Amino acid sequence: MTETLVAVINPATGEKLQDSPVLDAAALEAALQQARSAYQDWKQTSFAERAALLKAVAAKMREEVDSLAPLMTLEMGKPIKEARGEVLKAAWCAEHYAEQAEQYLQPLTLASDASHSYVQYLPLGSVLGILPWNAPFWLAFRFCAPALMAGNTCLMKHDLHVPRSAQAIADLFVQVGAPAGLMQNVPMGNAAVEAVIRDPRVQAVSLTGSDRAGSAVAAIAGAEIKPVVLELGGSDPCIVLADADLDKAADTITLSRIINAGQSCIAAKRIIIEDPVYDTLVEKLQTRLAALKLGDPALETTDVGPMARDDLRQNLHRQVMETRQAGARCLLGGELPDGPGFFYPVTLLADVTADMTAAVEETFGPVAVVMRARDAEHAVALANDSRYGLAAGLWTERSRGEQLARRLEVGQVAVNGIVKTDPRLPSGGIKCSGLGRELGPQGIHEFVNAQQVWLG
Ligand SMILES: NC(=O)c1ccc[n+]([C@@H]2O[C@H](COP(=O)([O-])OP(=O)(O)OC[C@H]3O[C@@H](n4cnc5c(N)ncnc54)[C@H](O)[C@@H]3O)[C@@H](O)[C@H]2O)c1
Ligand SMILES: O=CCCC(=O)O
Repeated sequence: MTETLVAVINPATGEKLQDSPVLDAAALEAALQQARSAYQDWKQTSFAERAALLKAVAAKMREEVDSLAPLMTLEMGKPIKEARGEVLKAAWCAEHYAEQAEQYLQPLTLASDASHSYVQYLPLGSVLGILPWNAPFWLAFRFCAPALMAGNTCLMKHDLHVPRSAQAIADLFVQVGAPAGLMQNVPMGNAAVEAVIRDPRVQAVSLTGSDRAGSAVAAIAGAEIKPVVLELGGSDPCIVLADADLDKAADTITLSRIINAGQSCIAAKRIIIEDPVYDTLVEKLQTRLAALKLGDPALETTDVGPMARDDLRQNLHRQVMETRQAGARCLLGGELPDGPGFFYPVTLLADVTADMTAAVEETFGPVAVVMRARDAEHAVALANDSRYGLAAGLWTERSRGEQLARRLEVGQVAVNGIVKTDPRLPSGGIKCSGLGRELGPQGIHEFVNAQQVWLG
């Protein structure tokens, strides 16, 4: 296999850490074979046996959090306090599915002309998980924990910019004595992915990443008639109406927008404020955003680290410049800093309109984009005026929030709180934000054969 190696760069310093390794053809073939062989035994294990393994992995993660978290800080610049939280959340996901999978996959009795008819949920085989760099541990576990508990085996093609995190995830399974081939790290370039999806030993695909990658991968999976789950990008609206608690909204929106230096799929990316409270809330946001500490992600005091790569930073800056040129007001940041690393200042763009770049495209960085809505109707129209449909925030009186949620074209809505992911609740998008769901009971139902049984 001919591959161009990806250079892994410490985003806080710009220094090269290593070239990212990829499997050669023989190693990839061995991994596919091992995943298939492991499946023959794993599919016959009980829920209790699977749960014991997942719990052991979770315990190991909790024990090793201080050595695992810095891997993300080094490879993609996640502030250390967030990185630790991510490892613990990944452990929670493993524990959640260990405890709930049996109940989530209980056979379902359905009345018919049979003496007894029901649906049972059987594993499919080996599932390929294609993952991005922005939450290396969490996204890996929300893919693999339900798939493994359902009796599948996993092949993890992680982003090549986070090779140490990816290997550490696979090593956790080896360290707790998982069967060989159960959960494997299969580093490969994008060009090699097609053959793996088409391989008869792979039964399903899950991709978290951009809509461009999702479309390419889904086309191949579709051609092979293999199920696919797509967790893609978003330009999430956060609507704040005049009756909202503005201080609480400002605190929450600030946190939502700057987590992981703004590189989160479900960050509040378009902040849509009703006219009567527009100026007040913009001022509150400006005060909070200006107080954030940008700097070395290895320090406990850092709120916002660098962006993961320079090309991502340059693209964000293009979006900011185009939006300013189109008439938005830049109230904070907006200038590319000198110096080492891929830092981008916390930026606040006000008076953004629906046709401007920062409203049309996903902004994946610490840039808060504020839009003015005449009233609630206009706010809903602005929120839905996007090719994306991942999640949304709503700040207003609770029952009004529930009514408005039904009109938002997204897969998840938080009323008077932060949009977040939680192992207990399904997440996923509509429109260009994806297909299917991860997490909660819905997540584990994506990679099973819902087999109907009819008894005479
Ligand atoms: N919806 C969610 O839950 C969620 C979670 C995290 C990130 N994301 C999205 O991911 C994006 C950020 O990640 P990115 O830009 O690095 O994503 P990306 O699409 O470039 O890469 C994601 C993964 O897909 C692989 N990939 C890319 N093109 C491919 C192709 N043609 N064939 C096979 N594999 C391919 C990459 O190597 C990587 O492993 C953002 O849009 C973000 O919103 C979504
Ligand atoms: O980027 C998306 C991942 C964020 C999350 O699941 O919390």
